[in-house]
Amino acid sequence: MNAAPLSGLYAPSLALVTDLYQLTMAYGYWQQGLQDREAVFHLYFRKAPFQGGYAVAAGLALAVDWVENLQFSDDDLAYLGSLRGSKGGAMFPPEFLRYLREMKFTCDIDAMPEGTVVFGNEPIMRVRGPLLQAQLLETALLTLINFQTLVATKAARIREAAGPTDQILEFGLRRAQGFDGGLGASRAAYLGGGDATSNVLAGQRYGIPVRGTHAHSWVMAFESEVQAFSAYAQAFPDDSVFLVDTYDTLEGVRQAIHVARDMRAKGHELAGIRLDSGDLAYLSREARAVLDEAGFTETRIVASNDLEENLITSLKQQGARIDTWGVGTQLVTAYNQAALGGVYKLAALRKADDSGWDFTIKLSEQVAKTSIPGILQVRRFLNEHGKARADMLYNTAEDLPIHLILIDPADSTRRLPIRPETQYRELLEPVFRRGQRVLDLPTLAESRALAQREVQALDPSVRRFLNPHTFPVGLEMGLYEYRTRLILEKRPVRPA
Ligand SMILES: Nc1ncnc2c1ncn2[C@@H]1O[C@H](COP(=O)(O)OP(=O)(O)OP(=O)(O)O)[C@@H](O)[C@H]1O
Ligand SMILES: O=P(O)(O)OC[C@H]1O[C@H](OP(=O)(O)OP(=O)(O)O)[C@H](O)[C@@H]1O
Ligand SMILES: O=C(O)c1cccnc1
Repeated sequence: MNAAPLSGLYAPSLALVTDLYQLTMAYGYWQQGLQDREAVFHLYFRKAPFQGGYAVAAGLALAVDWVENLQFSDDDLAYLGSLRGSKGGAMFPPEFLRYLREMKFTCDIDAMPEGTVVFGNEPIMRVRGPLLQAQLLETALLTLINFQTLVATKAARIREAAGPTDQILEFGLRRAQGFDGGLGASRAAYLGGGDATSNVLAGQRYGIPVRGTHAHSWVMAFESEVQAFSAYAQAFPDDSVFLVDTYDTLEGVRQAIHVARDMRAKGHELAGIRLDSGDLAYLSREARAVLDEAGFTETRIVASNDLEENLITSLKQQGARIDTWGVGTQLVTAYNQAALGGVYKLAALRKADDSGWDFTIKLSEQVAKTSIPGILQVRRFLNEHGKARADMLYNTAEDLPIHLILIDPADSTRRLPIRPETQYRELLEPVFRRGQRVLDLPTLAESRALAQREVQALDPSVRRFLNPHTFPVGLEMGLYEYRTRLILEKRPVRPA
């Protein structure tokens, strides 16, 4: 299947997909002459979603498309010019709007490739460039990366439950958060491990295989199940999956077999049946037995009905004979976690006299929520089998010692020394340099394959759903010490 070209998804520009405060800050920076001060922001989440042990990074290709098309149109500027403050004055003066019109994107962006396994506090993306521009990217980057990463992670978990060979069909469009939510979810669901979608626009736009069965209405539109199934087989003799639960599931299976025999006499095979209600473990076992006994051993059993990873795991434990999982609502809405809490934090600012960097920090009552200063990179150390062993966050603006020690930012007594010969790879890759794209984006299918390799390479203890093991992510000792000093420096000390 050819992937449709992604470019142009957000053309003409969607520059106004932003929060007003990005534009008010941009105006303020411009007024203060700070617009070109070099800044570094990191985009990261703090805790993996679904109480899981990992996330699958996704959304970069959409972010690239949005950034490449970023331009304020005449209509955008006219609208911004029409905005009024509470005293009725223009919110943005014409000179600033002219500045926005002529602004050329010149940032550097580094990011984890889509499909990379990522853990809490690790930058998925790093933006470096003029303060005003880097600030203006915040909302759209978060919108795109948060949702894509959330749904890709949900899909990876569903893949984990279904196992490597079962088929996963994403059926969620009708239950999605609007058209764009549905479209984005179909993309992320495929990237994270789905096999196909029922969403035809996602098929056209992203080259995702489209698949499906038929609805109850089809059966109800005929006088009997046999008539309904026969008619469907006439339309799609080699691609029929009959929904058998409209009246009585096991009776429906028998009717499906009746029609399948006729099909076979004409040289066609029934592709599958679908179960959509009742006890899916029991019904699938019974259906399998009846189909096998009738000689339809290759006919697949599709199940749907509010499925998600825990239910799929349970059904497998109950000996369900389901080989294709139709998953809708729970996948596209990431049902048990409404959003990934990814944030975009300023981490470095060039000194006013250009003599170096000021590294910046956002304090929090909880150390875990305190941001990490520096111009960060994530180094993934590998064991002798090439599997991820531990990740290190470090400041690329400082030299690294030969003997590296990782410190758990949540518990500084937990330390992991790294042997100098340990293999590693750097997770953030250059995507833009001075506003020009320097990376050829992989196809969606390639990102999907990467996601599967990455998740498979994780230890099962990190992948499990219940109380997963925490993958070690540490700060390089120098960075840890610098951050601690900065916290102490910035935190007000009040005597008791
Ligand atoms: N063997 C099973 N073990 C655990 N959960 C199951 C099992 N079989 C089905 N389920 C799940 O139980 C939930 C309820 O299914 P059930 O068919 O009883 O209700 P329903 O969705 O209201 O049915 P209907 O569509 O007929 O109204 C669904 O999420 C379904 O996937
Ligand atoms: O359960 P989900 O994971 O959200 O999967 C999508 C659901 O959408 C359909 O139901 P619906 O009742 O809308 O239509 P139908 O007549 O095709 O069953 C389908 O039968 C699934 O149950
Ligand atoms: O093709 C299907 O079976 C399908 C499509 C959307 C929603 N539920 C089922």
